[in-house]
Amino acid sequence: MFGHVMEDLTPEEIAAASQLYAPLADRVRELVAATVLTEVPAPDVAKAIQLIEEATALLGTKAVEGSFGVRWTPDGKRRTWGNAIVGLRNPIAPPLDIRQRGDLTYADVVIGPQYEGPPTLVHGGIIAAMLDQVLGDAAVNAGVPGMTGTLRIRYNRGTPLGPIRVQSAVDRVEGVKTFVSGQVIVDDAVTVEAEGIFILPKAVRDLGDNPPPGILAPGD
Ligand SMILES: CCCCCCCCCCCCCCCC(=O)SCCNC(=O)CCNC(=O)[C@H](O)C(C)(C)COP(=O)(O)OP(=O)(O)OC[C@H]1O[C@@H](n2cnc3c(N)ncnc32)[C@H](O)[C@@H]1OP(=O)(O)O
Repeated sequence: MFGHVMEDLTPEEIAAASQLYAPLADRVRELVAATVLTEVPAPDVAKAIQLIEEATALLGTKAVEGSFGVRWTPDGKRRTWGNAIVGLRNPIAPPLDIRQRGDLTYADVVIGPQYEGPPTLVHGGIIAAMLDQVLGDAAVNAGVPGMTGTLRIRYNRGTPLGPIRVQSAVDRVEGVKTFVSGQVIVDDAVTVEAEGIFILPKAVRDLGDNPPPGILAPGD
């Protein structure tokens, strides 16, 4: 399917790529936070701009065109490394390391200053994006995945920057629709609640009972 790329990689090759690119994304993530907060003198800012331009030019000498897409191997292992919320290669991603315990899907993450909305609080759009992903992953983990059709969010109180938990669980399944609820939790208090409807798209339904491995599998 469009955006799904099949790669015949061994687990060792995937591990090596992870070890190569995860630190790159981590360093750029630190760079973003440093860019928001720096108070160095103008010549140092100019020097930083020059170094960043050099790094960007170097990385651009060979690169994927368009977007990273979803890569998968014949054993059904899926990599969503470009994803804006969980992508291992994506410095925009907080990133969320989404785990599963029983029926609960959750991520514990520290939200840095680059995600500020109201002063000292996490931007509401960033919260919505994280909930979208974590609710979606609950549907995937339950074996009833889908694209977000509807996402309702209630912001009960501000969510401070810093450590938060984002969690979700499937409530029920009706045909091709999976109903999922979730919360953002800070210091044992729920700051945000969400409800989502995740729908297995018609294009995937049309593939029948045996879609190619990887299309519906959890990513990492
Ligand atoms: C490419 C492969 C992906 C495979 C799947 C695995 C994904 C693994 C993701 C992992 C985690 C992701 C986490 C981040 C998730 C995102 O960010 S997704 C990006 C944001 N969402 C989008 O871009 C979705 C855009 N919308 C669409 O593509 C289509 O409208 C949808 C939502 C897939 C539905 O299209 P459709 O399959 O043609 O729907 P249709 O046959 O008309 O209706 C089916 C049923 O759903 C209902 N329905 C339709 N639209 C809606 C709606 N918006 N709200 C509520 N109900 C609706 C219909 O009423 C109908 O209900 P029933 O009659 O069965 O009771």
